[in-house]
Amino acid sequence: MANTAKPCKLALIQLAVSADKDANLANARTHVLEAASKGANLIVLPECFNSPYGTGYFPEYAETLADGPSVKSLSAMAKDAKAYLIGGSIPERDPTDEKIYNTCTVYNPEGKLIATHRKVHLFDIDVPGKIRFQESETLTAGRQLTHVDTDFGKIGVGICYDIRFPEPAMIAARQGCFAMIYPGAFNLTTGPLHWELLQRARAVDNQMYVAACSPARDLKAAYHAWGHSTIVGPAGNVIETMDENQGIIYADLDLKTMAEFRQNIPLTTQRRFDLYADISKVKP
Ligand SMILES: NC(=O)CCC(=O)C(=O)O
Repeated sequence: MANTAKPCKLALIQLAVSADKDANLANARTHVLEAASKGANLIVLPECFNSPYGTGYFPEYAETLADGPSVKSLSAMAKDAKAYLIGGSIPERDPTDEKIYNTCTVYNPEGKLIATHRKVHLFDIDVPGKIRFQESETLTAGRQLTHVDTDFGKIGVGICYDIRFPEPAMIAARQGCFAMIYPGAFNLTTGPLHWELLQRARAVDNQMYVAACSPARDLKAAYHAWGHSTIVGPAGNVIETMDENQGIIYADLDLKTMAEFRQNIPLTTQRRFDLYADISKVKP
């Protein structure tokens, strides 16, 4: 794990998202610059921040990374903020096969696009009488895990439903990431049940920082986001959280304390992979 001297101030922007893409980009910009003015140098936007969240909207709002307005705008925001920007996610159209992905783009403080993560676990659930959502109706799943090198150290990126799967976070931690960042949009059924629990679980299992950044709740929208963007520390402790409204939360991520904590309770070196090396071969 990189133990850097450069302090990392994380900001999660819980953005109010509308059906107007230009307005969403402008709102994101205002908040990114506000976070930077408060000293944040790692700034995160929510899942699907430039479009309403819904399978019917994805094809309509999808854009290519090469020449879409969102990438241009996010790159300028990162550059003007002089901060790393984990640009939430956007519906991305791949011009080679016309498939659509739920994609997070990441920028360095010079505004260069340094990583993309296409959501690898699509949100396909059916809880009778509560919520049915099938991202796979219009989206395709990504095919790789994403780790990003920054001046602070390495960071793993997932998107929302990806957090339910412990393996990517464990792989990220074992490969030296100090944080997992999840732009996400849980809902009023699964949010109260699992949103915070999953973040704390990923954090305590891997003794790493975990942050999840949601859109603000809009009860007039088709999908009601849970909100409650949250930052969790390597001991599984909630450092900062919020309600369902638009706003920003901040935390200083302290890698020295994290390293000490990992030394005190050395889970990584105590793992018994001789007993559970390849769980994919265990029949459910
Ligand atoms: N956007 C999502 O992936 C939602 C995931 C979710 O709500 C869950 O319960 O998981």
